[in-house]
Amino acid sequence: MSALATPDAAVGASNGARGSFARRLLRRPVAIGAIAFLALLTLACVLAPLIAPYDPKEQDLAAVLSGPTGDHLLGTDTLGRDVLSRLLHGGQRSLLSVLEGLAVVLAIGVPLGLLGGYLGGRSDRLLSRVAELLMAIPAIILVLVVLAVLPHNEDAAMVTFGVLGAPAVLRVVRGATLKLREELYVTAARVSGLSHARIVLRHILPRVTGPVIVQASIFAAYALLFETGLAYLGLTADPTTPTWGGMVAEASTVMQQQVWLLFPAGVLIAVTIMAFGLLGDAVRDAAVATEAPGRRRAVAAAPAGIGEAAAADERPDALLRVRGLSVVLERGGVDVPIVDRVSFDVMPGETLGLVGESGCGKSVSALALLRLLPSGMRVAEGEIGWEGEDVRRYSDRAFDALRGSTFAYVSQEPQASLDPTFTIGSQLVEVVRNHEHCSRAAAKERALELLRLVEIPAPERIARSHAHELSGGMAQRIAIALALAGRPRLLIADEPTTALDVTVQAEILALLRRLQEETGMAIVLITHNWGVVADICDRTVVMYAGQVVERCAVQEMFDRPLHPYTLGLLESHPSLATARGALPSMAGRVPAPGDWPAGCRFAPRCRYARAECEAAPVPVRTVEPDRVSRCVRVEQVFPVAEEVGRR
Ligand SMILES: Nc1ncnc2c1ncn2[C@@H]1O[C@H](COP(=O)(O)OP(=O)(O)OP(=O)(O)O)[C@@H](O)[C@H]1O
Repeated sequence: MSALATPDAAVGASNGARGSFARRLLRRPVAIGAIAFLALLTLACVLAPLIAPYDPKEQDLAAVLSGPTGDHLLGTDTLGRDVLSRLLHGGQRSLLSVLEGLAVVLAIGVPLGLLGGYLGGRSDRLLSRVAELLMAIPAIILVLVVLAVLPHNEDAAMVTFGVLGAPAVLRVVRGATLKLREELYVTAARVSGLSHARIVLRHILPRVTGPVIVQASIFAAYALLFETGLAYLGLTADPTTPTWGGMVAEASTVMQQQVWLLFPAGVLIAVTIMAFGLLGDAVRDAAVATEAPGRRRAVAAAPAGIGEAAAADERPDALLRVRGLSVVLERGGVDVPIVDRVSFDVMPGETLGLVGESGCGKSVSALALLRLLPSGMRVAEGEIGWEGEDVRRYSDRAFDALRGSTFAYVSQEPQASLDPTFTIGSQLVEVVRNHEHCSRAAAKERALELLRLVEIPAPERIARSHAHELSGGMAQRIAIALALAGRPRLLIADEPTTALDVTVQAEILALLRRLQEETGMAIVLITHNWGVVADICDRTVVMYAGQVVERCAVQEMFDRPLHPYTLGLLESHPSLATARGALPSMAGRVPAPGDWPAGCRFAPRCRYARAECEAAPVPVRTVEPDRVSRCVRVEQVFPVAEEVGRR
């Protein structure tokens, strides 16, 4: 049963995007064989009272141990009872026991696995510890204790076996859920304001059905083996009641006289166990073939550093006011700083660009604003003010109500942020209904209106398609339409054009600009691209190694950068490359969290660095009205900055 080794491979089994999982499963002869065999067996056992040729307890002492004959197709046993009839009747109890065990395993393992994987943190750790504890208990010992207290009570034995089997399912479901909850479409669903229960039921549960079926078939095989073992030992039924295990036990006592008697029950048990195993394998294989596209957010390692105070370029009417926001990653009991006292304001209708190289903390800052930090990360300190209120004080429930309706989010991977299982129309309708509590017909109308708003041609046709049928630009428009469904006042867009070609980039930027003019929403735009900053942003926050190093109006920054890092970024941008020389690039790389230098974090890469830069942490300074820089030598850097500005 190779399924046992890799149940995770079945995650995504129900993704509809690349053809139906069921269709793929039924294209496999092994799957058809296993399903047909198990279905026929179940039917035959259920109908045993009607189709069995004899009463299973009817004895014919004149025809004991007869072997197969015309009257007794599978022969008779030591008391002349018909083996076929006993197999059919005995199967009822065996299959019922498997069902009982399965019901318990699934009822405990699936919800708790979903809960642990989705919630993470303390609840997850607690559930994992309990699961480990249960897995350490030897099933046979506990079941024997139960049978000692409740003699011959097979129901109690199988329920106990199910409870002890549940942790295996719990762990598989938890593992699959942990991965799925990092998928962008789950993040997108949360940002759209969908409730946790709805996200789990609609966007996660359908995808864990693959691993669950694999685990269930493995468990069924073990449960049957276990049940027949108990019956073989005579622990679960009185000797006259037909059971498969009891039949094997009886056959083993007369092996010398009639070896045939071992075969009917023995072969049936073996084939049934094999059918469960093959079904699990086929489900896993079909799921792997079905798995829909969907990239996961890259996760990177991060060790420790320091924090320090933010300067104030206060803007009293700010819509969003972030002050001293710090995010840490808990690793091995130690809090590693990832974002270090970041501060900025966003005015109504303004577009703020968060700029910096990869790994500077832009996305983590944005996710912290949305309370969507990856597991292990948390906001350690700081204020997130929305229209004068500190939303960090909001309960999760109150904050959930803001997401989607007040804050919306668009990621750089639009395709991954759309659920591959559902049509575009159904996803839009779901989000619209969640916000507007309207009828399905009204939500459909609004969904089409949103598609028109983001300039989707043939909205009715696109509403019927799935994410994988869309181009990157089209998918990004849909992601924006989803974000707009709750009429947000702030849109956080994380590199919304990175994955798109230049023409489509320009179209998406034009769309964002138009939507902003029409709706008046503010935008926080995360980008590496100075062209995008110049095109759409009003102000810029430049980040380096978790800190803000410069904050100012866009035009001022292009004209006169006031931090050597900003200067370096501008100099290494392709549009500033001279015709003669190769593209200048900044030497070195962003230090990982934990490797942050004690003084200026940019100093090791800075051509203007002096001993004073590395002596102590550098605070941000207000260097001009409405302008801050984190450089102790800013006055010396000025003239160079002016030269770059004039180029
Ligand atoms: N899930 C995670 N677990 C651990 N570390 C993470 C995780 N996500 C991000 N980090 C780390 O946090 C730091 C900041 O990452 P972040 O994604 O915010 O950078 P960024 O400036 O947005 O870069 P990019 O443009 O590549 O997204 C990086 O060092 C990154 O390795």
